Amino acid sequence: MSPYEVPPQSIAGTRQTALQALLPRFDVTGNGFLPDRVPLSRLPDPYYAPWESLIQSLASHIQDNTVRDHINKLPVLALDRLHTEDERRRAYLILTFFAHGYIWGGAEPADVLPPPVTVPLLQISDILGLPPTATFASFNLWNFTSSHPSADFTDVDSLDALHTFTGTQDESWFYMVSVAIEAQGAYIIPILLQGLDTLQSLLSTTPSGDESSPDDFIPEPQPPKDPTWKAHQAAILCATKSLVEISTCIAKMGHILDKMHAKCDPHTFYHRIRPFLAGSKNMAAAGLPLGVFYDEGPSAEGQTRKGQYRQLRGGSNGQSSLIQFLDIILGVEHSSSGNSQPESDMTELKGPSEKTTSFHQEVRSYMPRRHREFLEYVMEHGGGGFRGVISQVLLHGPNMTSDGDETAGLADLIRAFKTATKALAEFRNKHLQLVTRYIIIPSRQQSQVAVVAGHNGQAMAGYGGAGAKGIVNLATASTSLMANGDKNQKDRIRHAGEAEGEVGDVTTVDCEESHNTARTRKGSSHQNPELTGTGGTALLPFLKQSRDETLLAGDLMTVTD
Ligand code: HEM
Repeated sequence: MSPYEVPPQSIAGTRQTALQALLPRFDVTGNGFLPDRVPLSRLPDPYYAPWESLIQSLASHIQDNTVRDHINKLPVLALDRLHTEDERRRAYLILTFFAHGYIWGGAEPADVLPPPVTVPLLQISDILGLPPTATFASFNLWNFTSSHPSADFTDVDSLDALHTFTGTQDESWFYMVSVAIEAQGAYIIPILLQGLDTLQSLLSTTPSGDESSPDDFIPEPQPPKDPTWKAHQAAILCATKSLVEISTCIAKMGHILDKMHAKCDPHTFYHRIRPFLAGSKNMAAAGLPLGVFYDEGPSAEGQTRKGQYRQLRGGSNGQSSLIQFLDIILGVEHSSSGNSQPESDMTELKGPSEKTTSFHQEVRSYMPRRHREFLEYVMEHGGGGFRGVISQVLLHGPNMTSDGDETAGLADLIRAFKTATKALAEFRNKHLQLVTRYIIIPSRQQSQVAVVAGHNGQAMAGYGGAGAKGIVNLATASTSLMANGDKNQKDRIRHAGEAEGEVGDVTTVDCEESHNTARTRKGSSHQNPELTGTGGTALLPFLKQSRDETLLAGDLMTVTD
Protein backbone atom coordinates (compact mmCIF):
# COMPACT_ATOMS: atom_id res chain seq x y z
CA MET A 1 0.00 0.00 0.00
CA SER A 2 1.35 3.42 -0.86
CA PRO A 3 2.07 5.59 2.14
CA TYR A 4 -0.67 8.01 1.25
CA GLU A 5 -3.29 5.49 0.38
CA VAL A 6 -6.12 5.88 2.83
CA PRO A 7 -9.29 4.01 3.64
CA PRO A 8 -12.13 4.93 1.34
CA GLN A 9 -14.69 7.62 1.69
CA SER A 10 -14.61 10.41 4.21
CA ILE A 11 -18.01 11.67 5.32
CA ALA A 12 -17.01 15.22 4.44
CA GLY A 13 -15.83 14.10 1.02
CA THR A 14 -12.24 13.24 0.23
CA ARG A 15 -9.66 15.35 2.06
CA GLN A 16 -6.64 13.49 0.83
CA THR A 17 -5.29 16.64 -0.79
CA ALA A 18 -5.14 18.31 2.59
CA LEU A 19 -3.53 15.26 4.11
CA GLN A 20 -0.94 15.03 1.39
CA ALA A 21 -0.05 18.67 1.91
CA LEU A 22 0.06 18.30 5.66
CA LEU A 23 2.67 15.59 6.00
CA PRO A 24 5.51 17.09 3.93
CA ARG A 25 4.92 20.37 5.73
CA PHE A 26 6.08 18.62 8.90
CA ASP A 27 8.81 16.65 7.21
CA VAL A 28 6.90 13.39 7.51
CA THR A 29 7.87 11.35 4.46
CA GLY A 30 6.70 8.10 2.91
CA ASN A 31 9.08 6.54 5.46
CA GLY A 32 7.41 8.34 8.34
CA PHE A 33 9.90 10.24 10.47
CA LEU A 34 12.81 8.78 8.54
CA PRO A 35 14.03 10.68 5.49
CA ASP A 36 12.55 9.70 2.13
CA ARG A 37 15.92 8.29 1.04
CA VAL A 38 19.06 7.05 2.78
CA PRO A 39 20.88 9.82 4.66
CA LEU A 40 23.99 11.42 3.24
CA SER A 41 27.09 9.37 4.03
CA ARG A 42 29.65 12.11 3.38
CA LEU A 43 29.68 15.91 3.33
CA PRO A 44 30.56 16.86 -0.26
CA ASP A 45 32.63 19.98 0.45
CA PRO A 46 36.30 19.02 1.08
CA TYR A 47 36.37 21.81 3.68
CA TYR A 48 34.76 19.27 6.03
CA ALA A 49 37.37 16.58 5.37
CA PRO A 50 38.75 16.83 8.96
CA TRP A 51 35.33 15.85 10.31
CA GLU A 52 34.78 13.14 7.73
CA SER A 53 38.16 11.59 8.29
CA LEU A 54 37.76 11.53 12.09
CA ILE A 55 34.22 10.12 12.09
CA GLN A 56 35.38 7.21 9.90
CA SER A 57 37.99 6.23 12.50
CA LEU A 58 36.07 7.24 15.63
CA ALA A 59 35.66 3.68 16.93
CA SER A 60 39.35 2.88 16.61
CA HIS A 61 40.36 6.15 18.31
CA ILE A 62 37.98 5.35 21.15
CA GLN A 63 39.44 1.87 21.32
CA ASP A 64 43.03 3.12 21.62
CA ASN A 65 42.02 5.96 23.94
CA THR A 66 43.15 8.79 21.66
CA VAL A 67 39.78 10.15 20.64
CA ARG A 68 40.05 13.29 22.78
CA ASP A 69 43.47 14.18 21.36
CA HIS A 70 42.10 13.88 17.85
CA ILE A 71 39.03 15.98 18.62
CA ASN A 72 41.10 18.64 20.40
CA LYS A 73 43.21 19.01 17.27
CA LEU A 74 40.25 19.62 14.97
CA PRO A 75 39.83 23.10 13.52
CA VAL A 76 36.69 25.03 14.50
CA LEU A 77 34.79 24.76 11.23
CA ALA A 78 32.07 27.12 10.03
CA LEU A 79 28.69 25.93 8.80
CA ASP A 80 28.35 28.22 5.80
CA ARG A 81 29.41 25.50 3.38
CA LEU A 82 26.49 23.27 4.32
CA HIS A 83 23.91 23.91 1.63
CA THR A 84 21.16 21.33 2.04
CA GLU A 85 19.06 19.89 4.85
CA ASP A 86 20.78 16.51 4.30
CA GLU A 87 24.16 18.16 4.80
CA ARG A 88 23.04 19.93 7.96
CA ARG A 89 21.70 16.67 9.38
CA ARG A 90 24.96 14.92 8.65
CA ALA A 91 26.93 17.71 10.34
CA TYR A 92 24.71 17.33 13.43
CA LEU A 93 25.21 13.56 13.41
CA ILE A 94 29.00 13.87 13.15
CA LEU A 95 29.27 16.50 15.87
CA THR A 96 27.03 14.65 18.32
CA PHE A 97 29.05 11.47 17.81
CA PHE A 98 32.17 13.53 18.53
CA ALA A 99 30.54 15.00 21.64
CA HIS A 100 29.56 11.63 23.13
CA GLY A 101 32.83 10.00 22.03
CA TYR A 102 34.70 12.82 23.77
CA ILE A 103 32.68 12.79 27.00
CA TRP A 104 32.60 9.04 27.52
CA GLY A 105 35.69 7.87 25.62
CA GLY A 106 38.28 7.97 28.38
CA ALA A 107 39.21 6.65 31.79
CA GLU A 108 37.07 9.39 33.36
CA PRO A 109 34.19 11.20 31.73
CA ALA A 110 35.18 14.61 30.36
CA ASP A 111 33.18 17.45 31.90
CA VAL A 112 34.38 20.00 29.34
CA LEU A 113 33.67 19.80 25.61
CA PRO A 114 36.15 21.71 23.46
CA PRO A 115 35.33 24.47 20.90
CA PRO A 116 35.91 22.34 17.75
CA VAL A 117 32.80 20.44 18.83
CA THR A 118 30.78 22.98 20.78
CA VAL A 119 30.93 25.96 18.43
CA PRO A 120 29.53 24.24 15.32
CA LEU A 121 27.35 21.89 17.38
CA LEU A 122 25.54 24.71 19.16
CA GLN A 123 24.91 26.42 15.82
CA ILE A 124 23.70 23.36 13.95
CA SER A 125 21.47 22.23 16.81
CA ASP A 126 19.88 25.63 16.87
CA ILE A 127 19.21 25.45 13.12
CA LEU A 128 17.63 21.99 13.34
CA GLY A 129 15.75 22.69 16.57
CA LEU A 130 17.55 19.92 18.44
CA PRO A 131 19.53 19.96 21.68
CA PRO A 132 23.35 19.99 21.33
CA THR A 133 23.68 16.34 22.26
CA ALA A 134 23.18 12.96 20.59
CA THR A 135 19.54 12.09 20.08
CA PHE A 136 17.40 9.49 18.34
CA ALA A 137 17.97 11.57 15.18
CA SER A 138 21.77 11.17 15.42
CA PHE A 139 21.81 7.47 16.25
CA ASN A 140 18.88 6.31 14.18
CA LEU A 141 16.90 8.60 11.90
CA TRP A 142 19.92 10.03 10.05
CA ASN A 143 22.45 7.26 10.61
CA PHE A 144 21.70 4.42 8.23
CA THR A 145 22.35 2.99 4.84
CA SER A 146 20.41 0.32 2.99
CA SER A 147 21.36 -2.37 0.51
CA HIS A 148 17.74 -3.21 -0.25
CA PRO A 149 17.10 -3.09 -4.02
CA SER A 150 13.95 -1.01 -3.59
CA ALA A 151 15.06 0.86 -0.48
CA ASP A 152 12.60 -0.93 1.78
CA PHE A 153 13.79 0.25 5.18
CA THR A 154 11.56 -2.19 7.05
CA ASP A 155 14.02 -4.93 6.11
CA VAL A 156 16.42 -4.72 9.04
CA ASP A 157 18.82 -7.23 7.50
CA SER A 158 19.58 -4.87 4.64
CA LEU A 159 20.23 -1.88 6.91
CA ASP A 160 23.56 -0.78 8.36
CA ALA A 161 24.50 2.06 10.65
CA LEU A 162 26.72 4.68 9.07
CA HIS A 163 28.54 5.26 12.35
CA THR A 164 29.04 3.58 15.70
CA PHE A 165 31.20 4.15 18.78
CA THR A 166 32.33 0.57 19.07
CA GLY A 167 32.59 -0.65 15.49
CA THR A 168 30.51 -3.68 16.50
CA GLN A 169 27.70 -5.27 14.54
CA ASP A 170 25.75 -5.28 17.81
CA GLU A 171 25.70 -1.50 17.95
CA SER A 172 24.70 -1.17 14.31
CA TRP A 173 21.92 -3.70 14.82
CA PHE A 174 20.71 -1.93 17.95
CA TYR A 175 20.25 1.27 15.94
CA MET A 176 18.89 -0.45 12.83
CA VAL A 177 16.11 -2.31 14.63
CA SER A 178 14.69 1.10 15.55
CA VAL A 179 15.10 2.37 11.99
CA ALA A 180 13.15 -0.62 10.65
CA ILE A 181 10.44 -0.06 13.26
CA GLU A 182 10.12 3.58 12.23
CA ALA A 183 9.86 2.50 8.59
CA GLN A 184 7.29 -0.16 9.45
CA GLY A 185 5.12 2.38 11.23
CA ALA A 186 5.25 4.92 8.41
CA TYR A 187 2.28 3.73 6.36
CA ILE A 188 -0.09 3.94 9.31
CA ILE A 189 0.41 7.68 9.85
CA PRO A 190 -1.82 8.97 7.00
CA ILE A 191 -4.29 6.14 7.54
CA LEU A 192 -4.79 7.11 11.15
CA LEU A 193 -5.01 10.81 10.40
CA GLN A 194 -7.65 10.08 7.79
CA GLY A 195 -9.55 7.74 10.10
CA LEU A 196 -9.58 10.27 12.92
CA ASP A 197 -10.49 13.14 10.63
CA THR A 198 -13.38 11.19 9.17
CA LEU A 199 -14.69 10.38 12.61
CA GLN A 200 -14.36 14.00 13.69
CA SER A 201 -16.40 15.09 10.74
CA LEU A 202 -19.37 13.31 12.34
CA LEU A 203 -19.22 16.04 14.94
CA SER A 204 -18.59 18.95 12.64
CA THR A 205 -20.33 21.11 10.11
CA THR A 206 -17.48 21.81 7.77
CA PRO A 207 -18.56 24.29 5.11
CA SER A 208 -17.90 22.80 1.70
CA GLY A 209 -15.04 24.45 -0.12
CA ASP A 210 -12.81 24.62 2.99
CA GLU A 211 -12.02 20.99 2.84
CA SER A 212 -8.71 21.10 1.07
CA SER A 213 -7.16 23.64 3.42
CA PRO A 214 -4.46 22.02 5.52
CA ASP A 215 -5.42 24.30 8.42
CA ASP A 216 -8.84 22.79 8.40
CA PHE A 217 -7.54 19.30 8.43
CA ILE A 218 -9.13 18.44 11.74
CA PRO A 219 -11.63 21.16 12.58
CA GLU A 220 -12.87 21.94 16.06
CA PRO A 221 -15.99 19.95 16.97
CA GLN A 222 -19.16 21.73 15.84
CA PRO A 223 -22.84 20.95 16.40
CA PRO A 224 -23.79 17.96 14.25
CA LYS A 225 -25.32 18.76 10.90
CA ASP A 226 -26.98 15.38 10.82
CA PRO A 227 -25.53 13.87 7.68
CA THR A 228 -27.17 10.92 6.09
CA TRP A 229 -27.28 7.51 7.65
CA LYS A 230 -25.06 6.11 4.89
CA ALA A 231 -22.43 8.73 5.41
CA HIS A 232 -22.39 8.03 9.15
CA GLN A 233 -21.83 4.42 8.49
CA ALA A 234 -19.04 5.11 6.03
CA ALA A 235 -17.30 7.38 8.55
CA ILE A 236 -17.47 4.84 11.32
CA LEU A 237 -16.28 2.09 9.01
CA CYS A 238 -13.35 4.19 7.85
CA ALA A 239 -12.30 4.96 11.43
CA THR A 240 -12.74 1.32 12.42
CA LYS A 241 -10.61 0.14 9.51
CA SER A 242 -7.83 2.53 10.45
CA LEU A 243 -7.89 1.23 14.02
CA VAL A 244 -7.83 -2.38 12.87
CA GLU A 245 -4.86 -1.51 10.69
CA ILE A 246 -2.97 0.10 13.55
CA SER A 247 -3.16 -3.14 15.53
CA THR A 248 -1.75 -5.03 12.55
CA CYS A 249 0.96 -2.43 12.10
CA ILE A 250 1.99 -2.44 15.78
CA ALA A 251 2.17 -6.25 15.69
CA LYS A 252 4.58 -5.97 12.74
CA MET A 253 6.63 -3.42 14.68
CA GLY A 254 6.70 -5.90 17.55
CA HIS A 255 8.06 -8.63 15.25
CA ILE A 256 10.92 -6.34 14.34
CA LEU A 257 11.53 -5.55 18.01
CA ASP A 258 11.76 -9.30 18.64
CA LYS A 259 14.73 -9.42 16.28
CA MET A 260 16.89 -7.34 18.63
CA HIS A 261 18.27 -10.54 20.16
CA ALA A 262 19.43 -11.87 16.80
CA LYS A 263 22.52 -9.70 16.49
CA CYS A 264 22.78 -7.52 19.59
CA ASP A 265 24.31 -9.27 22.54
CA PRO A 266 22.99 -7.96 25.91
CA HIS A 267 26.42 -7.83 27.54
CA THR A 268 27.98 -6.04 24.60
CA PHE A 269 25.09 -3.62 24.71
CA TYR A 270 25.25 -3.03 28.43
CA HIS A 271 29.00 -2.81 28.88
CA ARG A 272 30.21 -1.32 25.62
CA ILE A 273 27.42 0.40 23.73
CA ARG A 274 25.14 1.89 26.34
CA PRO A 275 27.86 3.97 28.01
CA PHE A 276 28.16 6.09 24.88
CA LEU A 277 24.43 6.76 24.69
CA ALA A 278 24.43 8.44 28.10
CA GLY A 279 23.75 12.13 28.44
CA SER A 280 24.97 14.68 30.94
CA LYS A 281 21.81 14.88 33.04
CA ASN A 282 21.56 13.03 36.38
CA MET A 283 25.14 11.92 35.89
CA ALA A 284 26.59 12.93 39.24
CA ALA A 285 27.36 9.29 40.06
CA ALA A 286 29.33 9.02 36.84
CA GLY A 287 31.43 12.05 37.72
CA LEU A 288 29.43 14.84 36.07
CA PRO A 289 27.71 16.58 39.00
CA LEU A 290 27.22 19.80 37.03
CA GLY A 291 26.75 18.21 33.64
CA VAL A 292 29.17 19.14 30.86
CA PHE A 293 30.71 22.57 30.25
CA TYR A 294 30.39 23.57 26.59
CA ASP A 295 33.56 25.59 26.14
CA GLU A 296 33.05 28.08 23.32
CA GLY A 297 36.55 29.52 23.42
CA PRO A 298 38.15 32.54 25.08
CA SER A 299 35.93 35.45 26.06
CA ALA A 300 36.43 38.86 24.44
CA GLU A 301 38.87 39.92 27.17
CA GLY A 302 40.69 36.62 26.72
CA GLN A 303 40.92 35.85 30.43
CA THR A 304 37.91 33.60 30.90
CA ARG A 305 36.19 31.01 28.77
CA LYS A 306 32.82 31.56 27.12
CA GLY A 307 30.33 28.77 27.66
CA GLN A 308 28.06 27.11 30.17
CA TYR A 309 27.36 23.83 31.91
CA ARG A 310 24.57 21.89 30.28
CA GLN A 311 22.60 18.90 31.56
CA LEU A 312 20.97 17.01 28.73
CA ARG A 313 19.35 13.62 28.39
CA GLY A 314 21.11 10.87 26.51
CA GLY A 315 20.08 9.54 23.12
CA SER A 316 17.13 7.19 23.53
CA ASN A 317 14.48 5.40 21.54
CA GLY A 318 12.13 7.14 23.95
CA GLN A 319 12.63 10.11 21.61
CA SER A 320 10.90 8.30 18.74
CA SER A 321 8.23 10.54 17.24
CA LEU A 322 6.43 7.51 15.84
CA ILE A 323 5.62 6.01 19.23
CA GLN A 324 4.50 9.39 20.53
CA PHE A 325 2.36 9.88 17.44
CA LEU A 326 0.63 6.56 18.15
CA ASP A 327 0.03 7.68 21.73
CA ILE A 328 -1.39 11.02 20.67
CA ILE A 329 -3.61 9.69 17.92
CA LEU A 330 -5.04 7.02 20.19
CA GLY A 331 -5.42 9.45 23.09
CA VAL A 332 -2.90 7.89 25.48
CA GLU A 333 -1.78 10.33 28.15
CA HIS A 334 1.50 9.97 30.02
CA SER A 335 2.20 11.70 33.27
CA SER A 336 5.43 10.25 34.64
CA SER A 337 8.38 12.58 34.70
CA GLY A 338 10.53 9.44 34.81
CA ASN A 339 12.89 11.25 37.11
CA SER A 340 14.95 9.35 39.57
CA GLN A 341 16.11 12.53 41.26
CA PRO A 342 12.90 14.48 41.64
CA GLU A 343 14.21 17.57 43.38
CA SER A 344 17.04 18.43 41.03
CA ASP A 345 14.94 17.77 37.97
CA MET A 346 11.97 19.62 39.31
CA THR A 347 13.90 22.83 39.81
CA GLU A 348 15.10 22.55 36.25
CA LEU A 349 11.74 21.80 34.71
CA LYS A 350 9.16 23.69 36.70
CA GLY A 351 8.54 26.84 38.58
CA PRO A 352 7.35 26.84 42.20
CA SER A 353 3.70 26.13 41.46
CA GLU A 354 3.92 24.41 38.09
CA LYS A 355 3.34 20.76 37.34
CA THR A 356 6.38 18.61 36.56
CA THR A 357 6.91 18.09 32.84
CA SER A 358 6.28 14.47 31.85
CA PHE A 359 9.09 12.47 30.24
CA HIS A 360 7.14 12.16 27.00
CA GLN A 361 6.52 15.90 26.85
CA GLU A 362 10.11 16.73 27.73
CA VAL A 363 11.68 14.47 25.13
CA ARG A 364 9.76 16.20 22.38
CA SER A 365 12.45 18.85 22.61
CA TYR A 366 14.88 16.07 21.61
CA MET A 367 13.04 15.51 18.32
CA PRO A 368 13.74 17.41 15.10
CA ARG A 369 11.79 20.68 15.18
CA ARG A 370 9.28 19.87 12.45
CA HIS A 371 8.50 16.44 13.93
CA ARG A 372 7.87 18.07 17.28
CA GLU A 373 5.61 20.62 15.57
CA PHE A 374 3.75 17.78 13.85
CA LEU A 375 2.99 16.12 17.17
CA GLU A 376 1.87 19.46 18.61
CA TYR A 377 -0.36 19.99 15.58
CA VAL A 378 -2.02 16.61 15.94
CA MET A 379 -2.50 17.27 19.65
CA GLU A 380 -4.04 20.65 18.99
CA HIS A 381 -6.37 19.54 16.20
CA GLY A 382 -6.94 15.91 17.08
CA GLY A 383 -9.70 16.34 19.65
CA GLY A 384 -7.98 14.06 22.18
CA GLY A 385 -7.27 11.39 19.58
CA PHE A 386 -9.56 8.44 18.90
CA ARG A 387 -10.29 8.15 22.59
CA GLY A 388 -11.55 11.72 22.82
CA VAL A 389 -13.43 11.69 19.53
CA ILE A 390 -15.11 8.31 20.05
CA SER A 391 -16.23 9.50 23.46
CA GLN A 392 -17.61 12.69 21.91
CA VAL A 393 -19.41 10.70 19.22
CA LEU A 394 -20.96 8.52 21.90
CA LEU A 395 -22.04 11.58 23.87
CA HIS A 396 -22.90 14.19 21.27
CA GLY A 397 -22.72 12.54 17.87
CA PRO A 398 -25.70 12.10 15.59
CA ASN A 399 -28.32 9.80 17.01
CA MET A 400 -27.41 6.35 15.79
CA THR A 401 -29.19 4.20 18.27
CA SER A 402 -32.30 3.98 16.10
CA ASP A 403 -30.55 1.77 13.58
CA GLY A 404 -29.26 -1.64 14.43
CA ASP A 405 -26.53 -1.57 11.76
CA GLU A 406 -25.09 1.65 13.10
CA THR A 407 -25.12 0.44 16.67
CA ALA A 408 -23.19 -2.59 15.49
CA GLY A 409 -20.82 -0.27 13.61
CA LEU A 410 -20.17 1.70 16.77
CA ALA A 411 -19.56 -1.47 18.74
CA ASP A 412 -17.00 -2.54 16.13
CA LEU A 413 -15.36 0.86 16.36
CA ILE A 414 -15.07 0.67 20.13
CA ARG A 415 -13.75 -2.88 19.93
CA ALA A 416 -11.15 -1.89 17.34
CA PHE A 417 -10.08 1.03 19.51
CA LYS A 418 -9.63 -1.13 22.60
CA THR A 419 -7.70 -3.71 20.59
CA ALA A 420 -5.43 -0.96 19.29
CA THR A 421 -4.58 0.30 22.79
CA LYS A 422 -3.89 -3.27 23.85
CA ALA A 423 -1.61 -3.76 20.86
CA LEU A 424 0.40 -0.68 21.83
CA ALA A 425 0.55 -1.84 25.46
CA GLU A 426 1.70 -5.24 24.24
CA PHE A 427 4.48 -3.54 22.25
CA ARG A 428 5.49 -1.78 25.47
CA ASN A 429 5.42 -5.13 27.27
CA LYS A 430 7.84 -6.55 24.71
CA HIS A 431 9.99 -3.48 25.22
CA LEU A 432 9.98 -4.05 28.98
CA GLN A 433 11.23 -7.58 28.40
CA LEU A 434 13.99 -6.19 26.23
CA VAL A 435 15.00 -3.69 28.89
CA THR A 436 15.04 -6.51 31.41
CA ARG A 437 17.33 -8.58 29.27
CA TYR A 438 19.60 -5.76 28.12
CA ILE A 439 19.81 -3.63 31.25
CA ILE A 440 18.27 -5.12 34.40
CA ILE A 441 19.90 -8.54 34.25
CA PRO A 442 23.42 -7.36 33.30
CA SER A 443 23.26 -4.60 35.91
CA ARG A 444 22.13 -7.04 38.59
CA GLN A 445 24.97 -9.39 37.73
CA GLN A 446 27.37 -6.50 37.89
CA SER A 447 26.03 -5.09 41.15
CA GLN A 448 26.47 -8.48 42.79
CA VAL A 449 30.06 -8.67 41.63
CA ALA A 450 30.62 -5.10 42.81
CA VAL A 451 29.25 -5.89 46.26
CA VAL A 452 31.40 -9.00 46.55
CA ALA A 453 34.38 -6.91 45.52
CA GLY A 454 33.57 -4.44 48.29
CA HIS A 455 32.50 -1.50 46.14
CA ASN A 456 29.69 0.77 47.14
CA GLY A 457 27.03 2.03 44.74
CA GLN A 458 28.85 5.17 43.72
CA ALA A 459 32.21 3.46 43.36
CA MET A 460 30.66 1.00 40.92
CA ALA A 461 31.29 3.62 38.26
CA GLY A 462 34.88 2.50 38.08
CA TYR A 463 34.22 -1.20 38.07
CA GLY A 464 34.86 -3.69 35.34
CA GLY A 465 35.64 -1.57 32.30
CA ALA A 466 34.81 -3.62 29.26
CA GLY A 467 35.95 -3.16 25.71
CA ALA A 468 38.43 -0.39 25.19
CA LYS A 469 41.29 -0.38 27.60
CA GLY A 470 41.09 2.00 30.51
CA ILE A 471 37.59 3.14 29.71
CA VAL A 472 35.30 3.71 32.62
CA ASN A 473 32.38 1.38 32.67
CA LEU A 474 29.74 3.99 32.28
CA ALA A 475 27.00 1.45 31.90
CA THR A 476 27.42 1.03 35.61
CA ALA A 477 27.52 4.73 36.21
CA SER A 478 24.49 5.52 34.15
CA THR A 479 22.52 2.71 35.68
CA SER A 480 23.66 3.63 39.18
CA LEU A 481 21.38 2.31 41.81
CA MET A 482 19.64 5.32 43.17
CA ALA A 483 20.59 4.34 46.66
CA ASN A 484 20.33 6.85 49.46
CA GLY A 485 23.61 7.82 51.05
CA ASP A 486 22.96 5.62 54.07
CA LYS A 487 21.94 2.52 52.12
CA ASN A 488 24.35 -0.29 52.82
CA GLN A 489 25.52 -3.10 50.63
CA LYS A 490 22.91 -5.44 52.01
CA ASP A 491 20.19 -3.13 50.76
CA ARG A 492 21.71 -3.20 47.37
CA ILE A 493 21.77 -6.97 47.26
CA ARG A 494 18.15 -6.92 48.33
CA HIS A 495 17.41 -4.45 45.56
CA ALA A 496 19.06 -6.71 43.03
CA GLY A 497 16.69 -9.42 44.21
CA GLU A 498 13.74 -7.08 43.88
CA ALA A 499 14.81 -6.19 40.40
CA GLU A 500 14.76 -9.88 39.62
CA GLY A 501 11.24 -10.04 41.05
CA GLU A 502 10.30 -7.18 38.76
CA VAL A 503 11.73 -9.14 35.88
CA GLY A 504 9.37 -12.00 36.62
CA ASP A 505 6.52 -9.55 36.73
CA VAL A 506 7.52 -8.01 33.45
CA THR A 507 7.88 -11.21 31.54
CA THR A 508 4.73 -12.86 32.77
CA VAL A 509 2.38 -9.93 33.07
CA ASP A 510 -0.59 -10.08 30.83
CA CYS A 511 -2.27 -7.01 29.39
CA GLU A 512 -5.67 -7.86 30.85
CA GLU A 513 -4.25 -8.29 34.33
CA SER A 514 -2.24 -5.18 34.02
CA HIS A 515 -5.27 -3.26 32.82
CA ASN A 516 -7.03 -4.12 36.03
CA THR A 517 -4.14 -2.86 38.09
CA ALA A 518 -3.51 0.19 35.96
CA ARG A 519 -5.40 2.58 38.16
CA THR A 520 -3.79 1.37 41.35
CA ARG A 521 -0.33 1.48 39.86
CA LYS A 522 -0.78 4.94 38.41
CA GLY A 523 0.68 7.63 40.58
CA SER A 524 2.00 5.16 43.12
CA SER A 525 5.37 6.14 44.44
CA HIS A 526 8.17 3.64 44.26
CA GLN A 527 10.38 3.98 47.28
CA ASN A 528 12.90 1.39 46.21
CA PRO A 529 16.18 2.45 44.74
CA GLU A 530 15.88 2.04 41.00
CA LEU A 531 17.97 1.65 37.93
CA THR A 532 18.01 4.64 35.68
CA GLY A 533 17.62 4.78 31.90
CA THR A 534 19.97 6.55 29.51
CA GLY A 535 17.97 9.70 29.99
CA GLY A 536 18.13 9.38 33.76
CA THR A 537 14.72 7.78 34.21
CA ALA A 538 13.80 5.52 37.13
CA LEU A 539 13.51 2.67 34.78
CA LEU A 540 11.05 -0.08 35.60
CA PRO A 541 8.36 1.96 37.36
CA PHE A 542 8.49 4.48 34.54
CA LEU A 543 8.22 1.92 31.73
CA LYS A 544 5.45 0.03 33.49
CA GLN A 545 3.55 3.22 34.08
CA SER A 546 3.87 4.10 30.38
CA ARG A 547 2.44 0.69 29.50
CA ASP A 548 -0.35 0.91 32.04
CA GLU A 549 -1.31 4.40 30.86
CA THR A 550 -1.64 2.92 27.37
CA LEU A 551 -4.10 0.32 28.62
CA LEU A 552 -5.96 2.92 30.62
CA ALA A 553 -6.66 4.88 27.43
CA GLY A 554 -8.73 1.93 26.20
CA ASP A 555 -11.15 2.59 29.02
CA LEU A 556 -13.56 4.96 27.30
CA MET A 557 -15.84 5.13 30.31
CA THR A 558 -13.43 7.47 32.10
CA VAL A 559 -14.10 10.01 29.36
CA THR A 560 -17.81 9.52 28.86
CA ASP A 561 -19.03 9.30 32.44
C1 HEM B 1 17.97 -3.25 23.57
C2 HEM B 1 17.01 -2.44 23.21
C3 HEM B 1 16.44 -1.32 24.06
C4 HEM B 1 16.76 -0.94 25.31
C5 HEM B 1 17.77 -1.53 26.24
C6 HEM B 1 15.92 0.21 25.62
C7 HEM B 1 15.97 0.92 26.79
C8 HEM B 1 15.15 1.96 27.12
C9 HEM B 1 15.26 2.75 28.30
C10 HEM B 1 16.35 2.62 29.32
C11 HEM B 1 14.25 3.63 28.30
C12 HEM B 1 13.95 4.67 29.38
C13 HEM B 1 13.99 6.07 28.83
C14 HEM B 1 15.37 6.65 28.75
O1 HEM B 1 16.25 6.27 29.51
O2 HEM B 1 15.57 7.51 27.88
C15 HEM B 1 13.49 3.41 27.11
C16 HEM B 1 12.38 4.12 26.76
C17 HEM B 1 11.73 3.93 25.60
N1 HEM B 1 12.08 3.09 24.57
FE1 HEM B 1 13.55 1.74 24.59
N2 HEM B 1 15.10 0.45 24.57
C18 HEM B 1 15.39 -0.44 23.59
C19 HEM B 1 14.84 -0.51 22.35
C20 HEM B 1 13.79 0.26 21.93
C21 HEM B 1 13.24 0.23 20.62
C22 HEM B 1 13.75 -0.61 19.46
C23 HEM B 1 12.21 1.09 20.62
C24 HEM B 1 11.34 1.36 19.42
C25 HEM B 1 10.92 2.49 19.05
C26 HEM B 1 12.11 1.68 21.95
C27 HEM B 1 11.19 2.61 22.36
C28 HEM B 1 11.18 3.24 23.58
C29 HEM B 1 10.18 4.21 23.99
C30 HEM B 1 9.01 4.68 23.15
C31 HEM B 1 10.53 4.63 25.26
C32 HEM B 1 9.79 5.66 26.14
C33 HEM B 1 8.92 4.94 27.12
C34 HEM B 1 7.58 4.59 26.52
O3 HEM B 1 6.99 5.42 25.82
O4 HEM B 1 7.13 3.46 26.75
N3 HEM B 1 13.10 1.15 22.70
N4 HEM B 1 14.06 2.38 26.41
